[in-house]
Amino acid sequence: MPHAKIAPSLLSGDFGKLADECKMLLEFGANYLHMDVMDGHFVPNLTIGAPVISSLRKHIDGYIDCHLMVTHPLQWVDDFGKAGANNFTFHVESEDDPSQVITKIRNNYKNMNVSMAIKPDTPVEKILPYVDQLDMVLVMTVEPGFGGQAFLTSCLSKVAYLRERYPDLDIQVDGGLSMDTIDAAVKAGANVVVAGSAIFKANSLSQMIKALKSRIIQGGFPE
Ligand SMILES: O=C(CO)[C@H](O)[C@H](O)COP(=O)(O)O
Ligand SMILES: [Fe+2]
Repeated sequence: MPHAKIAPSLLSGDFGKLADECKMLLEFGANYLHMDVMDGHFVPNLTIGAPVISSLRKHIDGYIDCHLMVTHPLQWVDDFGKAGANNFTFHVESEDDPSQVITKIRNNYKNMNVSMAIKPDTPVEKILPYVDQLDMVLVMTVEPGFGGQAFLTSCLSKVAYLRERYPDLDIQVDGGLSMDTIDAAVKAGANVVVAGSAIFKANSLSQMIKALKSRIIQGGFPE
């Protein structure tokens, strides 16, 4: 049975205080630190790259979950593997051969998990040939590129489809998750929840992390 995990997205945080915020989130019960990597090409926004992960690694013991919204993920495997990323999620819509990305990570970076993400308009069938080789599937519930967007309920049919066929798979949802939308996502089968603006805009980050996590547990996924 997959476990309940909460993954705050640092995209909504203050990059000037990145390490301090990561330490605080881990103390508050965050399971993963979700880092959104954007190349200004796959999505119309530019964020951080492997040098920032490498710097963060020196200060943080926690699980660094990298979500790469990049056109050529294969080109970045070595940099993220060497930087100490714990997970490398790349998009099925990227221009590289997914099998090559997966193989490169499995052969060279035993300590880095490999996961695939799927955008809202992409049919779930696109990801099926790879699911058995992955540590996690990320079903995007907004168009990738920016935090703070409205949750797209229509994406949950993909979560339900995957959960029915893969009861043990870690299924992550990302985009627009909050106390208003999390129950539907968990009911569909998501056990790993990314939340950026919902956590960073909360009066108490600690209480929001606990509240979101308790909803995943209430939905049937053990802690
Ligand atoms: O991948 C992302 C955007 O492409 C972010 O992880 C996501 O949008 C989180 O932010 P929020 O919870 O505010 O929607
Ligand atoms: Fe993300």
